[in-house]
Amino acid sequence: MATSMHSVCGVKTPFQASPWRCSRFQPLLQSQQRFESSVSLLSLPGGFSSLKVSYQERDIRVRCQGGNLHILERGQTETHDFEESANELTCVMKFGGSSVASAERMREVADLICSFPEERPIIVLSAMGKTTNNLLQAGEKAVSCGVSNVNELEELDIIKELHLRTVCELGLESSIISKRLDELEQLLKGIAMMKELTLRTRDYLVSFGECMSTRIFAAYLNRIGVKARQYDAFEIGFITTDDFTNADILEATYPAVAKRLHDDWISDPAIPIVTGFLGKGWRTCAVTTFGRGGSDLTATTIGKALGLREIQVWKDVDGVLTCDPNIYSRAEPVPFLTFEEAAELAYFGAQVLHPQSMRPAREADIPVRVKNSYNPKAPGTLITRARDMSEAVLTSIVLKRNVTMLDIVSTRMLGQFGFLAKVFSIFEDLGISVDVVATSEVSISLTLDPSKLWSRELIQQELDHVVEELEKVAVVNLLQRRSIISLIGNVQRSSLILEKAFHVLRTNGVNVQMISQGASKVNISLIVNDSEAEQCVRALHSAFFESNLSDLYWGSRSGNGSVPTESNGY
Ligand SMILES: Nc1ncnc2c1ncn2[C@@H]1O[C@H](COP(=O)(O)OP(=O)(O)O)[C@@H](O)[C@H]1O
Ligand SMILES: N[C@@H](CC(=O)OP(=O)(O)O)C(=O)O
Repeated sequence: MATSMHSVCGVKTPFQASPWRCSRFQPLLQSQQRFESSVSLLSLPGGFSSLKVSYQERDIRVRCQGGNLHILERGQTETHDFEESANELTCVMKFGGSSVASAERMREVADLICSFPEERPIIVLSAMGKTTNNLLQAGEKAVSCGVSNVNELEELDIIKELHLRTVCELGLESSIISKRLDELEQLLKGIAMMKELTLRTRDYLVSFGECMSTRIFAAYLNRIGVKARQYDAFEIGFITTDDFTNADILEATYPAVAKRLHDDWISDPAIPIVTGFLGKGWRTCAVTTFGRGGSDLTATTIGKALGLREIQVWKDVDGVLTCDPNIYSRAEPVPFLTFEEAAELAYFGAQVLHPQSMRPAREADIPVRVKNSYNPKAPGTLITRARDMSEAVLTSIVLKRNVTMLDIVSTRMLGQFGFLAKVFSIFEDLGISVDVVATSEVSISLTLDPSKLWSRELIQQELDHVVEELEKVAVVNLLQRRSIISLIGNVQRSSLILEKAFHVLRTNGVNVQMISQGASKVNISLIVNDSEAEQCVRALHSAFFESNLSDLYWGSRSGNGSVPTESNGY
């Protein structure tokens, strides 16, 4: 690409002196301007994470992100610095339930936001503390408690008391949430009357948590002189599938959310405070949720929509840790992760990140920082597209409990084709998601995704049905109460990881029932009994993260004498 100097946002940037045309997002262009040589790209709403433009009849992809303009052509990326407009929103900061669990925590989070004066953030909030759990429990109880007993439900009391106390302690008017609390009580009475809690009603019920926390927090920021504006995500373009309790975000969300947040910001700047976890079903127009922990996904979606410089998720731990601290308290923060590692870790059960949350960040190549709102000075974990893997062995150990495993052995002879296809078509027909798989020509061992089972409430009856179908082509052994231990790390060193892992498991008398090395190259999964799983994680953690990795090379000690130099698991 020839380079001549042209002005983008008043900053000299090397560009071709020819018209640039936007072929996508046209409806969003302000005053339908074209990409002339001097057109201000930043005058586009929202600093899109990805724009496709035509230049001299060729399609060229341009991406505005943070202070950089990326030009992507024929697989090459050129980056040109230009000044970020003082008008742009810069980052998204998501605060989870533990970060906003009380008035005191809300004050601290407000101080934290104000301690970054250089940022113009969008704030995403979860429900306060354990509110989502309390709402769900209240809903379950309402099904059978009778309409007249609804206002005595313990969980409803806890929710009311927490929110009204918080409002009072922050010096706010209770009117900002009283309408929501009344509606909540009405809804619970409706559930009691109908004696059922559908998935759709469940989503509407839990939405009260985020709707109240964001209203309280926005009102508090305004009270202390920080201009803020509350948004219900389902009103500003978060469009999803109608899979209640487990909805997927649709593409239309990105331009819609970018336009709404950007336009409001430009016409009347105020920190946007957005409900996490919630969307709107595209057919039903009803409130949907992205599954537990879904506010992380709200944050990364906003990050992608607006092409922000950084996505921050603020938790109650010092970042992503080497294992679940509830299983082993000596877990340590992992300083760097790739999107792929983080996605795998989340998918295989690390509660710290929502399983789908890495997708938008990876697609838009926006760094995600996991930080501790209780300890903001801790560096946290930085998640990016690539990292230096030269020293990396094991990054983190993840445990997924209560998994169902199936051993399926073909009743037909070796060499007959179609067995795998037949087995997987049965799962497809029954709409059941498969998790870890190990195969040979005549047998398959696999686990069924427990989160999908949970959301679809796959019960014993349905499992029996799966087995019945599979038994038409195979001998089937159903094994329940199993755990998947996922070793997330550098699978280029799988022999080393496996050697060490199996040594640890053998010394602990644990028999591995299935093993699978993911195509992703960052994950090795081992299936063990539930009853042995936590002990295994602790032993593996000690071996990989608390001892010198050169101890791993038993062979080299007694054999060739070359001891590798890695000093820790990262
Ligand atoms: N590998 C891990 N790294 C960090 N935290 C983990 C890990 N596995 C499980 N956790 C749990 O995840 C919690 C943080 O996730 P979550 O509760 O969803 O945060 P928030 O509600 O603040 O968004 C931690 O308190 C920790 O108990
Ligand atoms: N409040 C929802 C959504 C969420 O993301 O929460 P948290 O950020 O506290 O995990 C939940 O509890 O699932």
